[in-house]
Amino acid sequence: MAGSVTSDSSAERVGYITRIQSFSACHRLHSIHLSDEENKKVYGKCNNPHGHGHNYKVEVTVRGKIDRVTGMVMNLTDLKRCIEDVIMTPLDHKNLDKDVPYFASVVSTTENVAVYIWDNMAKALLPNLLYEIKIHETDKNIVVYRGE
Ligand SMILES: Nc1nc2c(c(=O)[nH]1)N=C([C@H](O)[C@H](O)COP(=O)(O)OP(=O)(O)OP(=O)(O)O)CN2
Ligand SMILES: [Zn+2]
Repeated sequence: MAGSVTSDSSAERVGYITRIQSFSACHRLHSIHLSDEENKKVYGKCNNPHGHGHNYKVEVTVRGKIDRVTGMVMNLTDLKRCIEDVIMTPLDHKNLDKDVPYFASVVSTTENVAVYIWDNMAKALLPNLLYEIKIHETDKNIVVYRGE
């Protein structure tokens, strides 16, 4: 019929769902692989010994089949719980470099914060569900990591 919309009811549909979480933390950009002088040169004001803080905003996106029965890729309530465990408990109101053992030897750039969150979120979710971690470090600085 002209103008009608047909759909293959047997086709699998894939959806992307995102939950946004904010957290606050302080850090200092300082690489143990560089001298103090090199650190100052590379990181500038962000190498200030007393650190500085950010209100980070993290977007966690999962990708998967939209289950025919539940209508969900995954239950957002479960995603919320994973985010609490992986992001809020270890990172919120923390000094990333001093409170999070991972960053004792890994410089706490937003790229590396994204990798940290990806690795731990991937362990907390079902296999192959995690699609993307996007972090807004400031309104102007945004990092995307997709596990590559
Ligand atoms: N590749 C990266 N470069 C930089 C990172 C990073 O994580 N990855 N981080 C910083 C600093 O930690 C800091 O976040 C930069 O802050 P700032 O320059 O103040 O941020 P804005 O650009 O948004 O501020 P404006 O001064 O208003 O432009 C540096 N580099
Ligand atoms: Zn910073």
